[in-house]
Order: sequence, then C-alpha cells, then structure tokens
Amino acid sequence: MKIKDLRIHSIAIADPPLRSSYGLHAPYALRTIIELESEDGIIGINETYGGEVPAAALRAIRDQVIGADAFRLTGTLNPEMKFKPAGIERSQTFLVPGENPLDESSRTYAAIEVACLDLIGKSLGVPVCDLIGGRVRDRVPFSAYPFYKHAGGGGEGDDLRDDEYGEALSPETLVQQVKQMIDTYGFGSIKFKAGVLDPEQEIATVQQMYQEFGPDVPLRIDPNSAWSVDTSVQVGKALAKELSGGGYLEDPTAGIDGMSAVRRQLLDAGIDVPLATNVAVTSFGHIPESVEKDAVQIILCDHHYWGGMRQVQHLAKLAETFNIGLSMHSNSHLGVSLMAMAHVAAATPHLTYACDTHYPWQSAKDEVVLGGRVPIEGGCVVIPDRGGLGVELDYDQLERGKERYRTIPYRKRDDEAEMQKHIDPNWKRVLPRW
Ligand SMILES: O=C([O-])C(=O)C[C@H](O)[C@@H](O)C(=O)[O-]
Ligand SMILES: [Mg+2]
Repeated sequence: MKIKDLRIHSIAIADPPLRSSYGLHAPYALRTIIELESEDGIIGINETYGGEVPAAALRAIRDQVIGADAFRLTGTLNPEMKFKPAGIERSQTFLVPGENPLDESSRTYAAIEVACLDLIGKSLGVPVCDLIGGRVRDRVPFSAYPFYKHAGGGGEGDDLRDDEYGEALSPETLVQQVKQMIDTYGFGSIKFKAGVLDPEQEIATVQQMYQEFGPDVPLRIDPNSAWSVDTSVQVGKALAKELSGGGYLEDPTAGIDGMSAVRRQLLDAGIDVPLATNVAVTSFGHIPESVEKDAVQIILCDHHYWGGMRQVQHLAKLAETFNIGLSMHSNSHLGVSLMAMAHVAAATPHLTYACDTHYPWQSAKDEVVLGGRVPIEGGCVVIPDRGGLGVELDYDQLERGKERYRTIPYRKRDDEAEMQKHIDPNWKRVLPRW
C-alpha cells in the first residue's frame, strides 16, 4: 500500500490553567494532526505532540514516507536512522514527556506508525487493536485526572472556554473537582497530580479522597519528582493505606537512584506501595538499571514517545518478564490520541491499570474528530466496530485549530514561563522542591 501524501497540521487547543511541578499550563496546548494518503485515496490519520519541533521532524522525513509501503514500516522507513522505532539507548530524564531530544526519532516514528495502522485498518475494515494482535478487552478503562488549577477554562481574548471545574487550590476544592469528573465520566480510579502545594496539604487531599470515594477506588499520586527521598518516604508512610489496593506512588522523586532509595526505605518500614514512573524510565535503555535497583514496580507506557503501538507491546512483555506492572501516561490531547491509546491498551493484556487521560480538560469546541468528542462512559472508551482507529477528521474543526495555531504566539510547551508570567515572576522549577 503505497503512501502518496503526508499532510502535517499544527493546531492549538484551549487548555485550562493546570498546575504541576513543571509550572502552569499555557492557555493553549499544541498538537499535530497528520494525514497519510494512500495511492488509492484512503486516508490514515493520527495525532501527536505539537509546536515547531515535532512538525519540523515530521517534515524532515516526508520524502522517506512518500512512496513507502504502509505495511513495511520497520524495514523501509529508517535508512538514515533519523526516523526509527525506539532503540535501546537511554534518553535523558527530568524533561516533560514528549520534549526529550533523544526520543525525537521514536516520537516521529510513532506518529507515522499509528497513521499507517489507521490507513491499513481503514482499507481492510479492521480496527487497529485487531491488526496489532487482537483485542483482549472491548472497553478500555481510563482514570480521573484531577489537577490543582487556577480559575479559567483556557483560551484567550475572544476565544475563552467555559471554566467547567473552577479554581481548585485546596484539598476540599480538589475533592469537589474529582466528584464532578466521576459524575460526568464514571471513572473508577483516580490519578492526582501533586507537587504543587506543601506535601502536608497533598497528603490531606489524598486522605479526603479516600474518605470520599472509599477503598474500592484506586488512588495514585504523582508530584512529578518534586520531593526529596526523605519527603517521598514520609509521604509513602503517611499514605500507605490510601495508596494500597491498586494505587501507586508515581515519580515521587527524580531518577532511578532516588526511586530505588525510596523503595528500599519504604520496604524497610514494612510498606509495599508500588512506585510508578513516566520520568525515571522513559526508554528501553533505562530498564536494566531500574530492574537491578528495584527502582520502579510500574512503568507508564505512552505510544507517543515509546516509539509506537508495537513498541508499547514489546515494553509490556518486558515488564511482565520482570514482574513490573504497566499503566499508561498522557499529555493534553484530543480524540484521535484518545482512540489510539484505547486501541493499544485493548491489545496489550499486561496493561491492567486504568490509563491516564487529560481528555476531560479539553473542550468540545476544539475537538477535530467528526461527530464531536469521543464518549467516555462508565470510565471507559469502547472500541468501535469500525476500521482503523474508528474516527475521521472534521475538516472545519481542523481548520479552526490551524487558524488558532497561526494566531497565537506559543510554539512550544513552557510551563515555567507561564508560571512566571501569571503567578510569580521569580518561579523556577527546582527539584526537589520539598
Ligand atoms: O504523569 C505525568 O507525569 C504527566 O502526565 C505529565 C504531564 O505533563 C502533566 O504533568 C501535565 O499535564 O502537566
Ligand atoms: Mg507522571
């Protein structure tokens, strides 16, 4: 199936002022939508990271993609190794997932791989999950993803979005936010983005969630490496009960050595809360050292930067071999990414944790999927009975997203700069902060 054209669309979508240890989300998140057209006129689509760097990387491999066979990705599309599935090198850590220069070729590869799978699936009338080995679940569970946030729904000027959730900068308002999210989407587990308030307040937030939702709703807390080893151990001890029963402590501190020290000290204290990561282990090259040092017990996969859907399946097998659990990471995204995440999760038996998703934070006004937002019901995305990813582009909405991108100044995610602009001119991302 020869590829005739690759179209790259940079878009901007409104994003609320969410906080994390990286800083503050800008009023717009950036995404790239790609289309691959085959010689017989079928169009495969995909969504990946936005801004100038990912778009330039995609433009740079355009000549390799055009004329290539969508069925023969691995062999034919990587002659100069500019464009390749994830290798076994170690990428840098500490960076926002998706911004790591050493992962760039595997991110680019992933973007094309998924579009090829959508193209093949559409031409055969087969859902992507059934092309990559076959589904083990039809309904893919996602997790509620509460954030501390300032007032505002995202967007700027005449382009403001409704503030559906309001300000949440205290334990009580955060719990209120989760209730609202669960009422709307039916999520059965919670991933709480921490690393923003004093750890005592974040401990209180988790305790209040536990009281509100009970032991059957698994809780995860993720401060994005904001804590020292000592603080991480204190939080792990304080929340041993709340994070057990399917929950986890995600990236409390930076690096494989830091995570390993936290694990050791918690075990010495008789606490077996698993540590999860999407920061310390972000490429295959990190796995040997992580296993040797028992640094993480759960890895968050993400096909966008792990090198595509098949690499996520390889990661799953490796994780299973070493008795490591598998969950899924997300960044601000629209419905095309959500569907891709659901398909790979559906076809990955070892992915037993509910996946992260930022989707509730995005507005229907920005969705580029034809027919509007992808439904999340009972906390799950249902795999549709359609070929490929099961979604098409709404070209009017895509044009609006492109127009928004053309008119805004943002070209790269920079949460630290946003924090300095709106909250504190002297703010810096210091690790550990506590
Ligand atoms: O689990 C994670 O670390 C993330 O989802 C990283 C994201 O960048 C998150 O911190 C965000 O959206 O600010
Ligand atoms: Mg994380």
